[in-house]
Amino acid sequence: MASAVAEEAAAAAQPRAAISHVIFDMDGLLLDTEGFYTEVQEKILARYGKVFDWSLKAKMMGKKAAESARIFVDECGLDGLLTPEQFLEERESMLQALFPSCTKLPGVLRLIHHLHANGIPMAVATGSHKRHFALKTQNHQEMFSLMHHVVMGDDPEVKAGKPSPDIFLAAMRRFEGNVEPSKCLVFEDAPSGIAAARNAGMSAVMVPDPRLDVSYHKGADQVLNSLLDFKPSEWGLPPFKE
Ligand SMILES: O=P(O)(O)OC[C@@H](O)CO
Ligand SMILES: [Mg+2]
Repeated sequence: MASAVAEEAAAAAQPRAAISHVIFDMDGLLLDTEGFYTEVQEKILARYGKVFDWSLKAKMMGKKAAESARIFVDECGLDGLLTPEQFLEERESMLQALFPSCTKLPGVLRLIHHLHANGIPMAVATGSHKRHFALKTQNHQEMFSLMHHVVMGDDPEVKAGKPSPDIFLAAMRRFEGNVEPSKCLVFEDAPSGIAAARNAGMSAVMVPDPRLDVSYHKGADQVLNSLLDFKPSEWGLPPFKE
C-alpha cells in the first residue's frame, strides 16, 4: 500500500487543476448552521401537518433567503396559507436566537490556516445577507480575518443567487490582479452552490451533509466526507506538512 507521502507526491505530479485562489461557501461548509434552518423549517411545516425532507432541503440550501422562501411555499403547497414573506418573518426570531451558537465544521481551521500560511488568497461567498452573516460570525472573527474579502447574498453585484455564477464571479473579481475562473477552487456543501461554481467556470469540491442523496453530488469535481480529507496537492496547492 502506498504511503501517505507517496500518495501526496503522486497527486502533486499530476494535479487536477493549477489552483491559485480559493473561495469558500459559509453555511454548512465553514459553519454548522444548516441544521438550524432545518430545525426551524421542520417546526413551521409541522404546523401544517407536513414533513420537511431532504429533497426539499436540497432545493433550498445555499440560496438567497427570498429565493428559498419561495421554494418552501411552492414545494409544500402552502400557497394561500403562508406567503414567502410570512415564512421569512416566522423563522427570523428562531434563527436569530440560534445563529450565534454555531460552531466551525471539522477541518476548517486547519485548512484555512494552512492556505493562509502559504499565501493562498481566500474569500467567502455566502448566500447569507449582512445581518445573518454578523450573527453567525460573531464568535468566529479570527477565521474570517484571514479572508481577503467576503461577498454576501445582498451584495449589489449578486443579481441572482446560486446556482447563478454571480456570487463566485464577484468574489473572483475582488482578488488582487487578474484571476481566471480556472484558477479558482470553490468549496461548497449545497447542490445549488456546486452548480454556481461550475457555471462560473471554476473547479468545485463538495462536502455534503451525509443525509443528502448521492444524486445531488453530480457536478462536483470531488466529493469529500469532511475538509479533513482534502489533499491540497491534488489541486496544485502546497501540501500539509505533517
Ligand atoms: O451560501 P451559503 O453560505 O451556504 O448560505 C446560504 C444560507 O443562507 C442558507 O442555506
Ligand atoms: Mg452552504
